[in-house]
Amino acid sequence: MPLHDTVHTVTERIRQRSAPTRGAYLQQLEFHARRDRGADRLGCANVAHAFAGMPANDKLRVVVQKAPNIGIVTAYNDMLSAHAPLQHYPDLIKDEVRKRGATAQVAGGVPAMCDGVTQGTPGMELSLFSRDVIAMATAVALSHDVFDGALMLGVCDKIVPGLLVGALQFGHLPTVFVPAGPMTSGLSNSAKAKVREQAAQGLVGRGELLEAEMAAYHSPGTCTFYGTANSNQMMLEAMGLHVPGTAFVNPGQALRQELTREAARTVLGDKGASCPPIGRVVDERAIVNAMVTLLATGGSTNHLIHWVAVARAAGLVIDWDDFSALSAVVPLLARVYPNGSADVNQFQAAGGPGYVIRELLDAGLMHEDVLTVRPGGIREYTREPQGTADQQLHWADIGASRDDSVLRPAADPFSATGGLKLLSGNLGRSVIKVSAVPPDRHVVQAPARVFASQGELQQAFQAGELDRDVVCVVRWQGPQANGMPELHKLTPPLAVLQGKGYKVALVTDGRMSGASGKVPAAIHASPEAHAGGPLALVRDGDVIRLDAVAGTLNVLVDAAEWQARTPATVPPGLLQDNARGWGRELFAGMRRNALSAEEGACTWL
Ligand SMILES: O=C(O)C(=O)C[C@H](O)[C@H](O)COP(=O)(O)O
Ligand code: SF4
Repeated sequence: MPLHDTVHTVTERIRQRSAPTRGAYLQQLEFHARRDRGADRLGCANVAHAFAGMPANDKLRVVVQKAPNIGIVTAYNDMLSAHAPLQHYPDLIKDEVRKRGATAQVAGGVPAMCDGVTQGTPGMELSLFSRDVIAMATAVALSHDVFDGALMLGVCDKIVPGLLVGALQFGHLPTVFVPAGPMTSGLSNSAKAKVREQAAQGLVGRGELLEAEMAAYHSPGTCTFYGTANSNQMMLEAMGLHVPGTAFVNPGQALRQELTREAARTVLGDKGASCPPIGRVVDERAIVNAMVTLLATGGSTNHLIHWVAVARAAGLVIDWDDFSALSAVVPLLARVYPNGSADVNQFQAAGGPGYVIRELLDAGLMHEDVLTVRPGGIREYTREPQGTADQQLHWADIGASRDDSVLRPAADPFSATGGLKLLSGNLGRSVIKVSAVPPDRHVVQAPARVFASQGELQQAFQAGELDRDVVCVVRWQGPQANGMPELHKLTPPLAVLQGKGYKVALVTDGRMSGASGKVPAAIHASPEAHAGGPLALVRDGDVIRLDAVAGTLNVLVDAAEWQARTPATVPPGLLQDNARGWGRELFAGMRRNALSAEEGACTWL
């Protein structure tokens, strides 16, 4: 099938608008690629320091025999269930590269925040910026500059975008991403959400709620909702930066170990062709392929921020108009919580990323002429890995969907368009994920109730002040105000109100979690209120119309009056409080430098 016109048009306009920055990026890549290898180029003292900690045989290989040396960047910690399995991956990798006469070193570690632990707490105000801390930590690790390739160990929300931004600063290196896979299914996400809503109404106590939460999040591996972490995995498959089909194989089994070893073999290029440098793999076609799979699976709205930053790190400039144009032609092929009741294990069982990529390629909605870390190109990513008794990895074709309540063909999708919509109007530009919102809630018009924090909204809910049609505006939540936290704790109270039959919506310059979804939410409003954005002009009682069908978000106030309004000021002390404690003092510079959400909230440009 020829490439869809819109996919071609969007890709071409990205290529053209990015020409200056992409050109400069590739120039730098070529400069680094032309140099001698690290052990031959650096001074003797540098080389001695670099390999002093290595076992003697490895030292001999890398210094004398000029064997390839792989840098491992790991996001292992025990806090993220998704990252706990990464602890011993470096040992597996070193063992595998040694078998191939090469060496590997842990170049460095990067921090990783669990948004599930910090959700609704002050720590969440460090979350978005932790992405750029991870990018900087990745650069610190790889700046030792003695590597011939890199392996990135990480899975979750900001960690993969941060690792990508950091790795792309060393675009001359072949680089493969290594996940650990999802935990097995426990209490379903829908059942968990129901207990939360009961708790929000005081119908169950802390004991029952804790029991439900721990039955949902119960063991090592990524959480099983299709949020930002699992959207990362889908997008890495779509960009060909994984071993094909590795994304959703559960941890703790032989196949997972073998896939980790295969990542080491892949970055060494012993698959019959050398592994291309990441800066060449990640071009405008790869970025668009990732955007397309995000839209086709109803992925996380956080990627409307993170992938802008990832693209920018490769010299590519994308924006929300690009996402919106693609969303208008990319069908919704997957129903995975919060966009359905299935979890990511059921998504994998139905056909997984390989099914999605094959359907989109065959429909002409993804670029086929792309580089991947595998010589077979993107078609290798339409298959799924099979472990065998002899530990030889084989991949199998994926036929029809094995569960059409979870995965559907492009010829018969869940909906003809992707799950994301751009909203514009007199409240600025914002985005909404409609794939998880009931159709009768795609248009909401109601009086506004304005809040300066999610805590204020929760108090109003508990006081019964929101039992009516209402558009809740939560402002002062943008990157420059308080680090743009996720406001996912608002999902249960707003879902309770919606469940009572009220027409409710959320409008905010903050973010939601990739696990949010059933309540219509216009998020990432740019410019943010703290930077002079129009949310600062909204008053209690103003009628707001959120129309996800027309793609508009407006306050229905007389234009002359709207123009004459003076912006509200931040409640005294609010942002001072937000700048103190939990290390938030250390992020003041990032808050000052952060670009808008639509510019990826980048803090380094
Ligand atoms: O996917 C994302 O963007 C997320 O940030 C998911 C967060 O980790 C949630 O906080 C975990 O989901 P809950 O257990 O509902 O709080
Ligand atoms: S998916 Fe989210 S909640 Fe789960 S481990 Fe990763 S960061 Fe934590």
